[in-house]
Amino acid sequence: MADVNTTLLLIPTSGERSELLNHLDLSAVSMKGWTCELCGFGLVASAAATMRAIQSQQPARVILAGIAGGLSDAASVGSAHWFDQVICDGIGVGEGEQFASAESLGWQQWPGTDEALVPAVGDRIDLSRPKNLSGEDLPEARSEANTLISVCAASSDGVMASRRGSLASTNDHDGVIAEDMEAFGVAMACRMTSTPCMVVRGISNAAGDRDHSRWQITASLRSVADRLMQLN
Ligand SMILES: O=C(O)c1cccc(C(=O)CC[C@H]2O[C@@H](n3cnc4c(=O)[nH]cnc43)[C@H](O)[C@@H]2O)c1
Repeated sequence: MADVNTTLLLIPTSGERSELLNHLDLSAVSMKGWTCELCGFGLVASAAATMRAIQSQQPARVILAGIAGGLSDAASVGSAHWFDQVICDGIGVGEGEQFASAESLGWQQWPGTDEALVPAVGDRIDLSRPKNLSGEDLPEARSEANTLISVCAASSDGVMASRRGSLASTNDHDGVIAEDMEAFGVAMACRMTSTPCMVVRGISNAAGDRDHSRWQITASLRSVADRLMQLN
């Protein structure tokens, strides 16, 4: 029998999971009634794994946590951020400067259900905002409007990262500050099952930086753990 009240914490890889669990107060997590599962690496595995986990656990909400590449000064290496929305790059036509997204071509990635119970999805999915232990919006969540971009292949250099960072919509509060490889897939599975989805990512590296000696995975996941422990 599924426990319909749990929070399902999804983490892409076992390396991220063991590092993150090192920094979490595990007794507090267990008292909150959270369960934790891997969702795999990349958009396809994460969407499929999320759907499978939701169907078996029927959680009240899903939280995706892990590392990401920073695309702006607002996402410094070692920091962690909640995201208000996730967009995806690479589903459409062409690549690089020639890329045209599915939605810009008039295609929905998911057309929605006839009964309109599950709305259509283009290139963007809104995420749920975090609440504090009293059930109120976290102050920082109200002042930030962060967008995460989910990609099939990580940025390989600064030019690629800069193009992705400039995919923000028109106003400054809507900036694409980081890239990952799972959030859009997880959010799509959540949308299709009407499950609230929250995403927190620690910035392990500047997107496009392939020198792993500069990455700060431990510090970024410690910051993620701090964010998670503020939740109810
Ligand atoms: O070898 C490389 O140069 C390289 C560059 C970026 C990412 C990787 C990974 O194998 C990590 C992918 C993994 O972690 C998330 N992540 C972390 N940093 C980034 C990034 O800069 N761009 C996209 N994804 C990133 C991602 O969600 C995956 O789970 C290797």
